[in-house]
Amino acid sequence: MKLSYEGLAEREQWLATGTALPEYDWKTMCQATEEAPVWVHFGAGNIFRGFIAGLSQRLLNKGLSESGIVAAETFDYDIIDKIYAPHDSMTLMVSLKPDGSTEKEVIASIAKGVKADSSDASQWDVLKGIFENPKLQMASFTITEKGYALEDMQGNLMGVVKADMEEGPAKARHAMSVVAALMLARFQAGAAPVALVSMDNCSHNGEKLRNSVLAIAKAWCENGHAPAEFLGYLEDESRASFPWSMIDKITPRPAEVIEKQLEELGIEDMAPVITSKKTYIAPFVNAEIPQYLVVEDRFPNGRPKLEEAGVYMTTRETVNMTERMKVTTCLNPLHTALAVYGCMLGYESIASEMKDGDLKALVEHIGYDEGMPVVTDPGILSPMDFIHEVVDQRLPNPFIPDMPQRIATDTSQKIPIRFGETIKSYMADDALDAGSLTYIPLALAGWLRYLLAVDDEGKEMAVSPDPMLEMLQTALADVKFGEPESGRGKLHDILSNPVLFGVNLYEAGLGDKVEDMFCQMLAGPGAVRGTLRKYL
Ligand SMILES: NC(=O)c1ccc[n+]([C@@H]2O[C@H](COP(=O)([O-])OP(=O)(O)OC[C@H]3O[C@@H](n4cnc5c(N)ncnc54)[C@H](O)[C@@H]3O)[C@@H](O)[C@H]2O)c1
Ligand SMILES: O=P(O)(O)OC[C@@H](O)[C@@H](O)[C@H](O)[C@H](O)CO
Repeated sequence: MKLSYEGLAEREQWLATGTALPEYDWKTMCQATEEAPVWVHFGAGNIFRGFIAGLSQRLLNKGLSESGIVAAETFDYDIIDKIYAPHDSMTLMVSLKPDGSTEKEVIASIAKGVKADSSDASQWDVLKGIFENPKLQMASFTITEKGYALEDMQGNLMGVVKADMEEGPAKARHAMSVVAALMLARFQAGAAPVALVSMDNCSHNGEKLRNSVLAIAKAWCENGHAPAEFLGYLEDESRASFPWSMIDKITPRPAEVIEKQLEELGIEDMAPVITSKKTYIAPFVNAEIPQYLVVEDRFPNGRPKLEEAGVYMTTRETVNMTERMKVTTCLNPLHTALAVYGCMLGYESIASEMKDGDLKALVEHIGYDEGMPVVTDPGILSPMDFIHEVVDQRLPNPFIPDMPQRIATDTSQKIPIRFGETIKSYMADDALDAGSLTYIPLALAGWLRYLLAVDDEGKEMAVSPDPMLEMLQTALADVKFGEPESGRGKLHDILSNPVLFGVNLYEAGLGDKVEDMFCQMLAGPGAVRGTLRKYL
């Protein structure tokens, strides 16, 4: 059995494997999408294929939409060539239940995958045509936190961004310039309204997307690449809206054990690839069953009936509260703490880390004791129920093949959101004392110790990719494992940098505490574990 339009003709065989199939014809859907391209998604990776495309499939199955989604990739073209093209953009979704069984479904709601490459007219013209089409209602995004960043750690514009600003839309390379260029095409073709919806784990993700697109557009207006009215179009929320959202579904990298299960069922060519840009991707996606998507209902050109697919459509305020609940308290900070300590303590599975009493206690203290006091109940989801589900069911699920090494990717981009927001809330509240925090600083010190690329036994350890890795490792170059005093006085520039932590940690009363914890973790083999135990 092959995962493709022709392959699905072997319907009985597919059904015999327990796989649910789309209840519509893929080619008919592709035709409808060509005529009415309602939805484009940027970032053709795993969460999109396993969650967002699944929402579109629900609407297609129920007859609530006729068009599917066009996937656009600005960064890693291998995804399109190696995963989308051979499988007619279809995904085999494997949902992992806590009892070890799986649910399987072929998701066929993606009409095509396109490279958002301004230097390749055959691909660019397709996307441009879609943005020029007044029927386009929404473009959504899962391009990782770093996809939105225009500046480096010193707050300077990145080289590619500077070049894009100078050279204009015809040569757009950075994801934000690509979006600005396509929006300029839409503006010039009649300025129809549209919603641009970030679905990444960033605080105020809609605002982040808006600010970055506007910064590019402003530079183009100033440099004569776009008329001044273009800025007015982007700034008018009744024409170009940037709804905020909260998304949640633990979607690990594709696991070998799942590949084997699928091949044993006779499903061919399921092997994962690691692309040259380090995307871990396969024709299948494996993920947990729980999923939450909360979206600000601000769509000036209409939208698919997302609420019929289980999406919470609500106000910006409610999105903000659910996002703070998940990303700054109940899930993602716990994930990052497990990521850095898990790597140093030799773990390759989040579920096994949750069996380690010290690590379980660490995340419980971070979530329940330090995060919860500054969380507001959003009303639509209870923070206490949510964190219980995360700590007691989702993270310990042994059948979710999630690895600390995946979560440790790009940690520098996540720290200000996952921990900095809570520290800021303590600083803003006269009744609370940020300096009294213990477990959040322990997570921050653990991250800095992790950056040394030496595990708790003193052995060399691989560190996951991070855009700031080189700069941070250079700053820590004189710190030596086995020499706790070598850490003294080396962290000041790092700990005082609000780009890294959201705040100056010395102003929060936490700089010296983090330095102390970090130095203790340098003492020698077992010092990371020992420091954890000392504070827990
Ligand atoms: N995987 C999850 O559990 C999960 C859950 C909720 C939210 N998310 C959000 O979705 C994002 C993507 O997760 P994923 O599982 O799809 O990861 P993935 O590695 O499968 O895909 C990442 C996607 O982002 C693109 N990308 C990476 N760096 C980029 C850059 N600098 N500019 C533009 N595009 C870039 C890649 O090309 C790819 O399309 C996460 O960073 C997070 O914000 C993920
Ligand atoms: O996807 P990232 O890289 O922003 O973060 C890694 C994980 O914490 C994240 O993917 C979670 O699995 C997800 O946020 C759960 O909804």
